[in-house]
Parts: sequence; C-alpha cells; structure tokens
Amino acid sequence: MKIAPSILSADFANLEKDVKRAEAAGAHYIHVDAMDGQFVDTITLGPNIVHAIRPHTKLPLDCHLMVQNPEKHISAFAKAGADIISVHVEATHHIHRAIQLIKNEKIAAGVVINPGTPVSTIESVLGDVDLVLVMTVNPGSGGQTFIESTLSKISLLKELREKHGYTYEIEVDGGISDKTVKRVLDAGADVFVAGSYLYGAPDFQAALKKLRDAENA
Ligand SMILES: O=C(CO)[C@@H](O)[C@H](O)COP(=O)(O)O
Repeated sequence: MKIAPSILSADFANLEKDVKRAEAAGAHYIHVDAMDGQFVDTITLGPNIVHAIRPHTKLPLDCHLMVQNPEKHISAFAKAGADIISVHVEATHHIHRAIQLIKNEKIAAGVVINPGTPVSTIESVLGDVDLVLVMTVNPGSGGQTFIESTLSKISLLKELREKHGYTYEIEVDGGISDKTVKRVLDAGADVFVAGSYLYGAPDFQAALKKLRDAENA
C-alpha cells in the first residue's frame, strides 16, 4: 500500500516543513488538492504552490484537480512540477481529451469519481489511465466522515483491472484513518490519501505507521 498525505490539512505557513515531515515519515506521494470555488465551493492550492514545494521533496506530487473544465489548467500544473494529475469525470464534457492532455505532458494521468458517481461513467477510459481516484467523501474539505457505500466501487475497479489487464492504481481520498483503512485495503485500494488524520496527529510518523500496519492486520 502507498500513503499520500494531503497537504490540505498541513500548516500553510510552514508547507516546506510539512512536506518534508511527510517524506521523512515514509510517505509515497504528496497529495495536492486544487479547488477553484466552482466545482467545489472552496478555493485552495494552485500551480504556484506546486512550484513552491517542488524543490523541497523528491516524492511524486499527486495533484487532484477539483476544478471545472480541468483541461484549461493541466499545462500549468505540469509545468509547475506535477507528477500525477487527476481530473474529475463530473467536471468536464471531455474526459478522454483531458486525459490525453495529461499524457501529452509525459506525466501520469488519473480520473476521479465522486461518491455519487458510478464506475460505469469512466469505463471507457480505464485502459488509458494510470490512476483511478475514488472519492470516499464529497470533495470540498478535509475532516469528513468516510462514506461506506464507496467500498463496492473500489472492489469493482479491482475486478475490472484484473479482468481486462488494466494497470491503474486505485486511490482513495476522504475519511481515511486507522479506523477505516483496513476495510478500504480489503476492498482493493492501493493508495491512501490522508489529511486530517496525519496532520492532526500528535506524532505524524506513528500515525502513518498505523495506516501501514493494516497490511499485516
Ligand atoms: O480532496 C479532499 C477533500 O476534497 C481530500 O484530499 C481531503 O484533504 C482529505 O481529507 P481527510 O478526510 O483525510 O481529512
């Protein structure tokens, strides 16, 4: 399993420190939540933040675009140093084109589905993507409660990957903690985004280890 701390819950006045803290604790990706105030109500991190943290970590920057018409922003995130860009199927009429634009940047491409969106909406691009992000809360903020009904979508994506020989990683995002991680791992997820659980913990490293312990539980 891989762990991707979400810097949405980091200390924005000390982002360098919080990114390095994640890397030192054994994280695999740094998850960057970009929100535009349209696709979701909140406005958060943009390409300038990706550019600012890029020199401070060797970890892949995993950029989750919660923005309307993400096609317009892919090039800016890629130039800023993104290694993975994921776009919501609900945010564009042109999901295939958006994924091709990401691949043209020679970086990894992901597609994202909200808790209320079925896997069938992305079936036609599953052979094209490197990552499928299943939102396990509704996007917009950290610290929400994990939505149990998303588990069956994770299992279905695992089944489809096996059946068709696809190669995507299954990432989950929202409400991941030591209380939920095992069920999500058993359902078939590979990459676990965690924000408030890690950055809110008294000991970041111990909290991250607790997540990884689910593999041996
Ligand atoms: O994309 C989002 C929220 O929209 C997430 O990445 C959150 O940052 C996850 O936060 P926690 O639920 O882990 O606190």
